[in-house]
Amino acid sequence: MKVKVCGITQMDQLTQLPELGVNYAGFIFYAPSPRFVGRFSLSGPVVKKAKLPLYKVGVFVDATYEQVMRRIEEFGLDMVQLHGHETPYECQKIAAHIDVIKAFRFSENDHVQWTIKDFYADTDAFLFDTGVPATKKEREDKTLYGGTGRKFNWNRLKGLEIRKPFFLSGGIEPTDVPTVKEFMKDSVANDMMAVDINSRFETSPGVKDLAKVATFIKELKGA
Ligand SMILES: O=C(O)c1ccccc1NCC(=O)[C@H](O)[C@H](O)COP(=O)(O)O
Repeated sequence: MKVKVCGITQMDQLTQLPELGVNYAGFIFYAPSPRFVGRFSLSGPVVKKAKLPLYKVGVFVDATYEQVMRRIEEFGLDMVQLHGHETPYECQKIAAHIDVIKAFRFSENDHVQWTIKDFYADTDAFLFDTGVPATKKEREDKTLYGGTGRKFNWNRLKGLEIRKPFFLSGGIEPTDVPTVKEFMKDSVANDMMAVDINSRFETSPGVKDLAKVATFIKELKGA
């Protein structure tokens, strides 16, 4: 099982990720997020130049094609994660240049397969995250698009045939290894390519607790 650490903002932490067994590093290009790279001194050209054995994933929320392309070039991104209300057509335009992960944020009553069905042709992977809750105030809170630390009910994925590689995400925390391993026994996990961790492994937004990340990966990848 591979691991993605999302919300990286520190160059020294980025360079340590491969030796911890991290396969994907996520960079948030969404200004309202407390993990927005623009709030930190992370330099695109320095990230681009660093030859690291991991995939650099740019995370966007309803960004324009031009904004995404600019960040791909600036940071030398390997993949793009579209985390907003992007349409299949918008995914397709970007997927002509780079691998696209379409993120879906599930609330309790959303129908998983109905939600994802139109995105198969124009994306390379899916990411299943926790949805914005139903109250109007919470829906309007732009910081709730991702990195919320909230879990959705993964059991709703069990038994489904996704038929596309997916990332399992949403509030995964250091003590979740047994739950993730249990989930991996289900047939749906045949398509699971990685576990995505973020806010539950931080000392402050954008700053990861690498000791917690290391322990989680050791336990997850261990027998
Ligand atoms: O992390 C953010 O601040 C963020 C903001 C806006 C859109 C997406 C964002 N994160 C994307 C991720 O892939 C997160 O890892 C995912 O939402 C899970 O985060 P968490 O619930 O903290 O584990």
